Amino acid sequence: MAQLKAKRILLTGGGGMVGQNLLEAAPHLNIDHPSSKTLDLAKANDVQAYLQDTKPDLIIHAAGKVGGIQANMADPVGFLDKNLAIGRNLIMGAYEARVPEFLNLASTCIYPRAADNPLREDMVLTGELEPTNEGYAIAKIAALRLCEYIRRQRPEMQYKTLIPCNLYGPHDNFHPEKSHLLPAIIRKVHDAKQSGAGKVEIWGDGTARREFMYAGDLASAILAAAAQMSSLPDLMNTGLGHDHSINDYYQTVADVLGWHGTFTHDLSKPVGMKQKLCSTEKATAWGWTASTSLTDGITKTYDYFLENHAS
Ligand SMILES: NC(=O)c1ccc[n+]([C@@H]2O[C@H](COP(=O)([O-])OP(=O)(O)OC[C@H]3O[C@@H](n4cnc5c(N)ncnc54)[C@H](OP(=O)(O)O)[C@@H]3O)[C@@H](O)[C@H]2O)c1
Ligand SMILES: C[C@@H]1O[C@H](OP(=O)(O)OP(=O)(O)OC[C@H]2O[C@@H](n3cnc4c(=O)[nH]c(N)nc43)[C@H](O)[C@@H]2O)[C@@H](O)[C@H](O)[C@@H]1O
Repeated sequence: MAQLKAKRILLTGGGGMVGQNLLEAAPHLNIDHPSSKTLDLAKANDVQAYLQDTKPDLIIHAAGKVGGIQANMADPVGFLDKNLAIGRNLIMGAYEARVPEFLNLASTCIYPRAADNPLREDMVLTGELEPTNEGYAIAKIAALRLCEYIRRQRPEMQYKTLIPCNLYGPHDNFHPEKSHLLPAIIRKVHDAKQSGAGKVEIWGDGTARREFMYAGDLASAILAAAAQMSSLPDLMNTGLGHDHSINDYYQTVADVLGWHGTFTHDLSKPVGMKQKLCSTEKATAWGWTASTSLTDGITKTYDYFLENHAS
């Protein structure tokens, strides 16, 4: 960690869930984290000027247009356009300003929808993408490939990508139309508990499987990577290595929140990929594993929800 203290670090997306969990995990580091009002990454000229002016040693890129399955289906144009612009502007701006290190964040949604699980880093672009988040996935793939091309043309530039599985935790987005699965469950079960409702609705038949990792664990992976960029693989999954069914996630949240109702299934709702479990082989070999259990993570997230979102 001592090496990190000496680095001038630019964090994008510092106001978001990943960014906030990272800043809380590293209060002693010199991290510049401009909001989108200070630095709109969609504006290439502003990005170039900012990077030429501040000359960071390392960029941690956690900004993006992010949302769950419903948000992605509602606005594929926005998810492709915004994430493509943000990724291209920042990576090319860093490259032209000769920023030596760049830690990019992708997502397990970049993997082919029918690929064998667990998903390995060499499976990228080997098959059709999941239609519900194709736009977002294309933007993420373009960014990670741009980092890989820069590595090939200038091997001294450490431009590398972590591929996180689904995430949840404090500072998540709990908006019913935009949120990912776990914050949606927390809100729905909390509301049922408050109102005395005996039923909560699950989208789909609940047999799809997801791998949700606590955002604080991703923060630890990012800090480990930032401290040893040269040894980090160019592409590395960061996940748990195990998953749960949608139904199991609902039951676990009900147990943690102490709600004893029953579940109904709305089969008209979208379900997305049947499974997207990532391989943790590379990360384990490199020396990182996640540590937060699902019940501990849900408990901490619910505490945050009660303090910041509960009506
Ligand atoms: N959440 C997940 O399940 C998940 C899973 C895998 C990978 N990831 C990746 O992890 C990263 C962070 O995700 P998150 O969940 O933390 O997202 P989030 O909570 O929605 O935060 C996104 C951040 O991006 C910033 N941003 C958006 N547009 C911007 C722009 N034009 N200029 C500057 N900043 C902009 C926002 O800044 P302002 O608030 O200042 O507007 C916000 O702080 C993303 O790259 C995402 O793809 C997330
Ligand atoms: C990591 C993220 O994964 C995202 O895919 P994805 O896991 O399907 O997105 P999520 O919205 O986190 O999970 C969706 C899964 O949970 C089920 N589900 C059940 N009840 C609910 C609910 O109330 N709300 C929500 N949101 N889902 C629900 C849904 O049918 C689907 O199988 C991508 O769209 C993003 O771009 C990103 O890549």
